Amino acid sequence: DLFLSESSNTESSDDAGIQELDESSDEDDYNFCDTRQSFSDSAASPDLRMKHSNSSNDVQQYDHNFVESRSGKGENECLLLPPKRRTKLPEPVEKEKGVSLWSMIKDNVGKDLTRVCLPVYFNEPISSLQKCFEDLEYSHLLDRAYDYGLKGNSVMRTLCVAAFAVSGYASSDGRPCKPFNPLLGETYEADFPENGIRFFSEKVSHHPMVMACHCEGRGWKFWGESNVKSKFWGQTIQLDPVGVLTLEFDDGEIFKWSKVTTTINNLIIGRLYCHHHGTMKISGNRQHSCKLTFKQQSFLERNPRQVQGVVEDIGGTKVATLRGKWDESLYCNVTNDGVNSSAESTLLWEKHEPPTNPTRYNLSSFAITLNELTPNLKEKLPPTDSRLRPDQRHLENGEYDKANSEKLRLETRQRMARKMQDNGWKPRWFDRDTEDGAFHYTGGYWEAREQRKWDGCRDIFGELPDK
Ligand SMILES: CC(C)CCC[C@@H](C)[C@H]1CC[C@H]2[C@@H]3CC=C4C[C@@H](O)CC[C@]4(C)[C@H]3CC[C@]12C
Repeated sequence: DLFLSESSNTESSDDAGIQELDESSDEDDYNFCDTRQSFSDSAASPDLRMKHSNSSNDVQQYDHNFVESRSGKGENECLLLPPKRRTKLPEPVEKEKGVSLWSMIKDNVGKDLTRVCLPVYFNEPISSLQKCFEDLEYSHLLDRAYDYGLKGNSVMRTLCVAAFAVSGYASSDGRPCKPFNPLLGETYEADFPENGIRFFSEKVSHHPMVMACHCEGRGWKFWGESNVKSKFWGQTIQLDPVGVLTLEFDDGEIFKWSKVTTTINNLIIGRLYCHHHGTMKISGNRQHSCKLTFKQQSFLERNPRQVQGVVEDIGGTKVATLRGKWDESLYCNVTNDGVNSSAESTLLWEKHEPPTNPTRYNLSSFAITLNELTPNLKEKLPPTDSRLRPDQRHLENGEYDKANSEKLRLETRQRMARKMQDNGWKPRWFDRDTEDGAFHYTGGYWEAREQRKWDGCRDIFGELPDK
């Protein structure tokens, strides 16, 4: 019985890996009080157009909608209502059916994971471009880092940056499905004024598969590319990320790092899980740098998923330590900042609570919002946005047969991508820097969106031109 999830599952082999959907929770309400944020400093999002949609899908538009708060000192504080985002995926239209993963991959051992075509059943309704944005769920750590730096606390700034670099892994826990491999030229935008950030990504190369992204926040910019070298060896897949992530604060401080190795285990039998291991060097251009170690998981490890780190100054003196788990929380100890040298640990970061209705994809509450398409948003998107990809949309709706046939159609179409690349195809929004070889955002996306002028954006999800 070579089904994907044999352990800890009570399902029959027919529908192995499928969890009963929790329909008990109808609670769809966003608690505005907790998420309300002061937007006095809204540099990150010049167009503060707020969307407000509820489950019945009617959309209201709020332009510069400020709500006055009369609590407190009698002063009227300016607060902005965040867009109301969905809290669960749509109910699936069809019943899911189980498929043996092993029957799909047995002929591909030793090959590149990205070249293996799997039926849509193994996909989650998120593209890899959207998955890049999942790394920014805890972007408030970068806002904090910026503030600490301004106040001259460079140690705490570095610790917050390190916590951010680890926090991106939190959502990879218990996710058994593969994100959609975007088409060449596919893009994804995420305008999250409630988090003070605006993100954009594009698939810039098909062979090798490379995605570039760019994010602007309050006091910082973050960019990089995601490109993994993968090999699978039957029971496990090893992913080695290539490429550098860069974080630049508005005051000129820059941090650079690369991601660690990820291993996906139990592909054939057992419960699928991944772990992250190796060393991550977060190097700064000013006083401090940080070295993080994601512990190698051993068979006998009682305390898995541990991360440890040290912050060093330019002379190599250890000034702070950090420890915790990438799927839970991180604590720091500042050992020598010249002012205090307390032995007490301070909480730096903690993972958000999981949603009440996780479904078999096990998306985080943040991830659930990423593929939402409101009529208001649809009007503004370029034809290349992941939200418009038909097979992914069908999967999200639980229309598996339609999803599969659309996926096949798009994959056939995608086989021309290599030819396109050889014929000099260039990404629309990123450019390869001749000096460092990295992709840089050339700008203009949000400006084009403002005018709905999508020149040079092809309808990549449509029919083949010659058919
Ligand atoms: C064969 C199928 C059904 C197995 C499912 C594989 C899932 C668990 C795999 C497929 C692609 C993988 C992702 C590919 C790339 C990255 C970037 C890396 O820096 C962190 C891990 C991360 C985010 C991986 C997490 C695990 C992942 C989502």
